[in-house]
Amino acid sequence: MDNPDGHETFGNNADSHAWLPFFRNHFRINRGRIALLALLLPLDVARQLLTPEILRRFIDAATGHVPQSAGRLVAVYFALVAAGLGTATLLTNVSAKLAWTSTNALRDRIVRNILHQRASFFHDAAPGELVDRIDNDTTRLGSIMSNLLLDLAAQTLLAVGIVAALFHLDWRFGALFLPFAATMLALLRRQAGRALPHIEAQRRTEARILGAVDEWTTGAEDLRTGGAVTHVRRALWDLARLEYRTGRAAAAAGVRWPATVQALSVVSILLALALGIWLHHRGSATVGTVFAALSYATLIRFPLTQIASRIQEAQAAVVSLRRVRALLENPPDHRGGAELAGTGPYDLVFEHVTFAYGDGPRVLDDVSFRLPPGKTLGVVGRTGSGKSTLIKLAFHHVAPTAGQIRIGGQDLHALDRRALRRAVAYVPQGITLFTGTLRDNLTLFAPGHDDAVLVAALREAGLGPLLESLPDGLDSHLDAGRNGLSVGEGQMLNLARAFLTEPAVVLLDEPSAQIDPHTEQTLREALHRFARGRTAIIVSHRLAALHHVDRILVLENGRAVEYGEPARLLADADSVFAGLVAQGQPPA
Ligand SMILES: Nc1ncnc2c1ncn2[C@@H]1O[C@H](COP(=O)(O)OP(=O)(O)OP(=O)(O)O)[C@@H](O)[C@H]1O
Repeated sequence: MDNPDGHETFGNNADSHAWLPFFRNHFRINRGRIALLALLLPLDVARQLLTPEILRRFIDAATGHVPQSAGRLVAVYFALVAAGLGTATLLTNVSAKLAWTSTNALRDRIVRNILHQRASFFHDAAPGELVDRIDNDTTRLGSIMSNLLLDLAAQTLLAVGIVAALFHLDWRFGALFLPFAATMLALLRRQAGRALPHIEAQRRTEARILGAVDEWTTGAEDLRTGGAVTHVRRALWDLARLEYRTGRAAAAAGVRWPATVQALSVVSILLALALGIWLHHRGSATVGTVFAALSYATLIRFPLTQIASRIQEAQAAVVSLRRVRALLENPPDHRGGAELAGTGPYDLVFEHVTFAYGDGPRVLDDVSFRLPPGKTLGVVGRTGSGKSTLIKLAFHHVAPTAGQIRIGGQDLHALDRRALRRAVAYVPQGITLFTGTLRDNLTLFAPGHDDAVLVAALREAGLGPLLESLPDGLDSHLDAGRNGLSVGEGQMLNLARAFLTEPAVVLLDEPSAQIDPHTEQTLREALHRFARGRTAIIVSHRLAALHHVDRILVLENGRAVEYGEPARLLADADSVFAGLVAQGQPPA
């Protein structure tokens, strides 16, 4: 469908095709309910078309124009009203169930796809946008799929039926209304798509508000203590104003068509009345016929406005469709790649690895080293020198901009992601707690772990005292929010998660930064035991944490300035590492 703004509309080819997979899936999972709707809707259309005809016969019987039993007609009329109530209830229930099923099926697909995205995907997605897509967009699509096609078909049938009934009453009524309906449809084609850019702008603003509210509630305490409440309120007002402006533009663009239909409909009713009176005076139409013609003239507005609003909903849903489609088409993290050969230990090779976040500056610049199998590498360097990024690259959390990373001789990028996750354990600086028990948070909801093994992992990670203090032990409930664990306990739980797995490669990012010196000492021994026989990288500002490492990598502004055995680096008094040790610890 052409559109003056050059935007795609519900009717154009690109988006029509885009709808197909959604509708196919919708029809597949809702076959029975759709068949029921396909049966009920034409019955309801027939009922609506019959009602003015019954009233016509009743009036003509009552005014003596046609000899017929008025009592029987009244009975038929009430039967139609009752049938109308029954079908309306059934239609509402079936449609609601359809929308619910389709929305949830779509939501499930999106959540599955999102959970398999690369980390860079989450960096790129605007805050709030994902929530908006999972929640609002799927609801819109589910609702549109549940009633769009059938309702459009039913309303078109009703509009055609009304024009046919008018022809049946008197060809002159039909001749009057046919151009009216045609004009309406022509206007409908012109208007479709006009509201689309405004609706898109409105959705973007809504997503921004969701993102901002999420950010503010998460950082409420910092904002309050930092005295930023006024700033937040001002920002909220700015966003609210923007939402009002975009919403108003979308509403204004969307209201034009129904308003035009209403206005034309009033004109057509007046014309039908004038034609009816004229025909009656000439003796060509009974009072009942004039009444029926007026009823149909009033009724035709309903299917036309319904068609208009359905098309408008479809337009709004085109925006949702594009966003959901973009999400579903975003390829998931690499699957089906090569399996990791053997069981390890593996060597880990960085070969001329360069990395930048998006269009930003280089965070790692031409970094090369080979960590032999079963050895532990300690990474040191100033804040912001790229240590955590190096760990993320080794986990394939982010991919190198240039260069290659190999594990056991295999390109990390070509490996099946699940195989990689099984072989490599990554312990990040912070922990994400999920609403659930301590057991859930330790096993990440994986069933089948023996309690004794879980308790041993917690004890090994230094969480024995915490476990003993919790009334329900492993079944104690932890909150995803701030009532979970202390930052240090979170770090220890992170380690316990890693201890539970049997990875060939271990990547530890500041594993003990938030832990008191006494506990850290115990933990260091546990980490040493854990890393034995595995290939490991430990990032730490504390030299003590790097006591047992076999190799040291010194990063400066993203460049590997030193790499080698600690003893060899220390032997060179001019080495950066020797300087750090002389200072007591790597610079923070
Ligand atoms: N998600 C990100 N998006 C954009 N830039 C980032 C991102 N994460 C880190 N950076 C930038 O990359 C650079 C290196 O960060 P990285 O976290 O790797 O340093 P680091 O050496 O581990 O620092 P620290 O010692 O503070 O943990 C920093 O300048 C940082 O601003």
